[in-house]
Amino acid sequence: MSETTLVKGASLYGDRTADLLLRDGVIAEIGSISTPDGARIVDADGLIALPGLVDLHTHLREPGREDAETILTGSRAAAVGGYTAVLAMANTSPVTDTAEAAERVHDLGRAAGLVDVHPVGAVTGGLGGEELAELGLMHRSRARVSVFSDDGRCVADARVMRRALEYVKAFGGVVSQHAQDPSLAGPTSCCHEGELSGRLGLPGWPGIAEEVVVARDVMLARHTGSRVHVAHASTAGTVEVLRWAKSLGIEVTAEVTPHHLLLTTDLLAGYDPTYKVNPPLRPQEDVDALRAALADGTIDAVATDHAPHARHDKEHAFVDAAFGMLGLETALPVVASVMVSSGLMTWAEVARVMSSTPAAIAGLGSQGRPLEVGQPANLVLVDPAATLVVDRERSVSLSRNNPWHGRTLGASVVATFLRGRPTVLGGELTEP
Ligand SMILES: NC(=O)N[C@@H](CC(=O)O)C(=O)O
Repeated sequence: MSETTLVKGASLYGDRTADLLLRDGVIAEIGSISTPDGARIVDADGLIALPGLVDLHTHLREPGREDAETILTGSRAAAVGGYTAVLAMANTSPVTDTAEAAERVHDLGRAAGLVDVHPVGAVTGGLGGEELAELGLMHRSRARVSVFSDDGRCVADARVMRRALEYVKAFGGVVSQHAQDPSLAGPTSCCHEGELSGRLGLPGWPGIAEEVVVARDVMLARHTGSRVHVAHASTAGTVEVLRWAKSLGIEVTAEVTPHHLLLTTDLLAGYDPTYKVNPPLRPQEDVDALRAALADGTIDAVATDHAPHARHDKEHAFVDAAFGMLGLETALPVVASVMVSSGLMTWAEVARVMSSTPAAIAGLGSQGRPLEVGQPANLVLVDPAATLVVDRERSVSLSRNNPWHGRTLGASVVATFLRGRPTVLGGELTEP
């Protein structure tokens, strides 16, 4: 059934104001438009229209940990956050390391129908770090996997990383690396290594453990002529390596999470496991470098690393609690607060780092498209003047490990459209 919606008076990218007619899944008209018969009207006075957001880094937990999140509940969280596509990480149980596993995630995403769910394929079988997974078969499957990652673990072996880069080059894929040298930051390392980790008695996770892997990987990307993507960049040193590699024309892209743009390591002083995340929260100097790098394009994208965890995995002594925090529902408000309100970025630049560039990195042809006539009607309406006090109990995610609980953030997502169909209106899901 064809749906027609007239979005009245939206400010496109925070700039000129126009009506948008969404029909048959595309933006059919932009301008001053009189209401067609039977059309739904969405009053967008004072709202900003951006292309639907694209998240390069989401953990949806299905299959295996449906007590923390499912593809359906994670899709709901994504839609509420203004997303129209997410990349679902491979560290599920079983791991997404075969064509069948990738197709299952893809099909469950389709069935949920709220965002496009694109499975990320594992680089190595079982995330074991040794044997390459079925990269080509996953790419040729119905799921069309183009992004590969062992996220949660680093592809630490340089030979394996080299082979993976060579392999994905053949079909234009990309390897997204969780950069953590295991000999410098092991599985128990859980706090930025520095004065605070010493005082708290927590095992340190030094920035250099990330930087040495990023430096190695950009050299491997140069050597192979292939594409590497740096997941959740967290240090000023990583920014320096990226800047240098890009100046040489090496094919490297990078993402930063909303939490690494705003939260700092001193939050760990209370041992609250909500703030335990991998890579760890860093000092203010790193946060400042990440903000500047996002603003100047050295870091290409914002990705949530939405990492839901059940209470019984998170509510433990700090060293024993699971790594990860929720991100999908709050990413845009955080970026608005940190980058837009401060004057570091315009809304058009937010669209670049949260929609068009991530879509391009992942090779998603129909997402992240500009708001133009004939383009797929994937878009989000944002109220830039809203302030929102985050309440973890109001989340549509199954989990509650929300580091923003009680904080006031600027801007809120009012509506999300996936191929012209509203998934969110008035800030609420259209389907319960
Ligand atoms: N980013 C996180 O803190 N957690 C991730 C994986 C990881 O440990 O990187 C998760 O899957 O929970």
